[in-house]
Amino acid sequence: MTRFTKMHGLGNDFVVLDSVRQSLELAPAQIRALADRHFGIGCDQVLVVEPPRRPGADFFYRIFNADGSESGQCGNGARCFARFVRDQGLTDKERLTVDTRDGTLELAFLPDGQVRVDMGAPRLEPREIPFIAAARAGVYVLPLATETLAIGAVSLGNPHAVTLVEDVDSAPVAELGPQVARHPDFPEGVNVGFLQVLAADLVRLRVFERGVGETLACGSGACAAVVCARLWGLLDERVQVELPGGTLTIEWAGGTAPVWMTGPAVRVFEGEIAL
Ligand SMILES: N[C@H](CCC[C@H](N)C(=O)O)C(=O)O
Repeated sequence: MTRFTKMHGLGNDFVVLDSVRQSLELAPAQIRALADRHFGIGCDQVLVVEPPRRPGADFFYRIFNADGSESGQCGNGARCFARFVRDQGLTDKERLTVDTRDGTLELAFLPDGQVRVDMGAPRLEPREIPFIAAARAGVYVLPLATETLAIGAVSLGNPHAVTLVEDVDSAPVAELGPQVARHPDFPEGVNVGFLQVLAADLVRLRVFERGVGETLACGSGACAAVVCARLWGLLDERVQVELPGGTLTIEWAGGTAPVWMTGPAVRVFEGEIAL
């Protein structure tokens, strides 16, 4: 039997596995089985915590979407990873350095129990996202089946497309999310953010996530939305991002500065399962 911890960051939920004390290698079918909300435990992503792969890092952590695909970044997952390694006694450090497949994160525990994460600098060159575009631009026009969509495109270690809407509650997330997420101009797929700007320091966001569908929150999506909207001249450096599952604080000074994300990480229950 394999122990697991069920966690969430603003309702974006995870099954977290310890591959430090036991070596785990899960096939996509096993990920899908764990993530299944009827026949398994149920989650948006499975997080696998591993020993570091280089000096200077405390851990390595892998992120698998519910469809079994692997991602290079998960913001809400990073906060839950930090809570997990502390709760499991895998570290007693106040600040952590963790590598993922596509980046390095610095995490700090705040006195109020939240976790603050240096998500690294945004990557805006199309080839880094990856996104097939003639040149880097602030706004791209993406051809869809029956319309074109104005988007921003950015990577936080995973690909994001962001589009502005008048009202997130009536945004066509279910209709356009899948079309954009699997668009041929995003060769590795893309997470799709629908952003409503309420003020220069306050936005609302819904995200259709690559490999999952719409989630209650997306940490890297919140970072991507703030980066795009700041580049459009709409936002201040520090922004409250209201997602269906709750609010994150995102800070970005611009340019090559890192994006900072602050929010909660909650442990729901622990259990054992036969993998
Ligand atoms: N679906 C994402 C991974 C999880 C990101 C999200 N849960 C977050 O909090 O950043 C992707 O395939 O890139």
